[in-house]
Amino acid sequence: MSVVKKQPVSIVKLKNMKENKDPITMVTAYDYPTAALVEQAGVDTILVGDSLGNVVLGYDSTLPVTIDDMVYHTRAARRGAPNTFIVADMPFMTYHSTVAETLNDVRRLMQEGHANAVKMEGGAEITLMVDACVKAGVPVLGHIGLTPQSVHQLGGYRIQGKTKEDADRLLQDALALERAGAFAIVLELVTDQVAAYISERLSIPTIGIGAGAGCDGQVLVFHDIVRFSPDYREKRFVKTYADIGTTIREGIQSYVQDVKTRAFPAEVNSFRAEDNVVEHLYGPGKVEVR
Ligand SMILES: Nc1nc(=O)c2c([nH]1)NC[C@@H]1CN(c3ccc(C(=O)N[C@@H](CCC(=O)O)C(=O)O)cc3)CN21
Ligand SMILES: CC(C)C(=O)C(=O)O
Ligand SMILES: [Mg+2]
Repeated sequence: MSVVKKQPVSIVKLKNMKENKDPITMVTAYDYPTAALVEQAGVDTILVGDSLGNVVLGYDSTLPVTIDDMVYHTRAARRGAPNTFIVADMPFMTYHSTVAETLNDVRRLMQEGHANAVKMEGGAEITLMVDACVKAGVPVLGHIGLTPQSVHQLGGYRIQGKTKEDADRLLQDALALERAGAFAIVLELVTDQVAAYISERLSIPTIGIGAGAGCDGQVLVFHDIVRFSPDYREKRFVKTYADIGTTIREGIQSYVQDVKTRAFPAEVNSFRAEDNVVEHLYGPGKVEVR
């Protein structure tokens, strides 16, 4: 497969893609090599998700992830993907006190992390913060449905939008985010019918994860796509395209075995001094055993 070179998308291009029914691709990346490979693969947008708490830092939820973590990983991802539109997640509780505090963390993701946009979880209740960011010139990606930062309130990672009441609330939240100026909205673990209907009702794109084919784009976690995990658990909404976890484990096992059996390093991996050095070091008569 060849490397795809392209111009980075803008929020204007993303809206055109919705109008042209050209599906938007988004993949998470958290560091230099993952972002570089994702850019080389030709994705439209990168998300530096707070899912890095789970897949990179080993926490059991996204709640412990800090703004410092997000800035650090966004900077690294940017070094790998200089030509891709990068969205950075605002972490847990960083957009719920004052507008000033929210804007300062948004500033750090843009100015220190070099993100192009930020993402916030929530609907109508966070539109004050969305509006403030948009007024400051920062594109905001909304995120409704399963919002993992509210896992303890939701009582688990459950499908959203099964009932009429849920469907109405999700639509109202989506419309409120659109009115507040969000450039697109992630729909996470939302039933197909509700996600498709919301996508039709909005003029801004929806980007689905576990929300069916009716969304204007799709996002998945890098580590899920390539099974880069020590204990990969199947998730219904994920399709895996490679098994990097197994490849890494087997590769490292072979290295360990080669070192133990002295098969590595071989002569091709080693460096020789001049021929007279051995006699010089050991004294006359020493024969080098090779
Ligand atoms: N590796 C990874 N992938 C993700 O997509 C992801 C994270 N981590 N961490 C942050 C959130 C949490 N997410 C999750 C976590 C678990 C399920 C899950 O267990 N889903 C089941 C059951 C859903 C249901 O039936 O209600 C599934 O089989 O899809 C879904 C989304 C999505 N995000
Ligand atoms: C799953 C996506 C939408 C996300 O928020 C993340 O990766 O943190
Ligand atoms: Mg997230």
